[in-house]
Amino acid sequence: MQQMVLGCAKTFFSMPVENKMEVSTEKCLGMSNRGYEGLRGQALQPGALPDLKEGYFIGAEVPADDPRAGKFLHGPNLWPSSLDRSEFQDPLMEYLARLTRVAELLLEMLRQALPIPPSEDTFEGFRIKPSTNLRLLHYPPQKSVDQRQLGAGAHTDFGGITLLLQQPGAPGLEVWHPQTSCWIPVSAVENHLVVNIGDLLNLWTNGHYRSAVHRVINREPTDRYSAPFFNNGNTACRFSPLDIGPKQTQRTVQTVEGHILGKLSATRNKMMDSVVCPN
Ligand SMILES: O=C(O)CCC(=O)C(=O)O
Ligand SMILES: [Fe+2]
Repeated sequence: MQQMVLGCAKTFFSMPVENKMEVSTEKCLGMSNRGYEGLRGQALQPGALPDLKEGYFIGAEVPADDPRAGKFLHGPNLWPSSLDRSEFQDPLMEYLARLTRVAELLLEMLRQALPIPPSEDTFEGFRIKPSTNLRLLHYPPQKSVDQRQLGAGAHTDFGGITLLLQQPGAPGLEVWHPQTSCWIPVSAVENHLVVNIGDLLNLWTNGHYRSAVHRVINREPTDRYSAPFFNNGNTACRFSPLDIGPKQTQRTVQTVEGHILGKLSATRNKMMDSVVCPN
């Protein structure tokens, strides 16, 4: 299945630009955050140049006539008309559904592994109808030697849990090791997923689970493809730090939507121009 997903990424990004623009994020409904974002469409690291990557986003299918359609992270997906449904749309939706279950299982394991495991319903509001997002990414070979140019600038993921599929044998992902102040390469191993904690879970567990800073630079002469899956949880869910972990607890309550929107807005012009963060 993983190879099929990466195959879909390669197929998608190899299409002529007109076919990719047919599903541009500019055409997505309201704030649904779906479709194609061109090269340099995002700048994940403040002060760096826009990321040398292009992306294509899908999420749970929310039909246009559903009252939630067009609301933040909800809406119909944009599928390229030139790609066969059985070879593109169906496998990607199946993969999204499977990873949604894996992320849910991991969240329950993480809850049980907390020092004082909070009650079983702690993450209930987060788990019901979660907003999930699968991104296909393409990093062309990077020729620039400008230090400010990266494939994906240094960042932490915004949401709950990220499950990242990398193209085997295509390096480029690095994770920051604060103790030694070093970037450590993360191997791209066949049929393995990288599990990342996002800022939301970091905040919620009061720093017990940390969101790691990571970045991508494709220094190889070949294209690199990857597919991160993000489990952001139910956007209406309210959360505040649990009374555990190393940090002094600040009981600020916020919504998943407010948290993610605030993070996303900082990296994207479109969202920044059109949205006022509710929190
Ligand atoms: O492409 C990768 O390996 C990582 C992508 C990533 O960190 C992200 O999209 O948040
Ligand atoms: Fe990331």
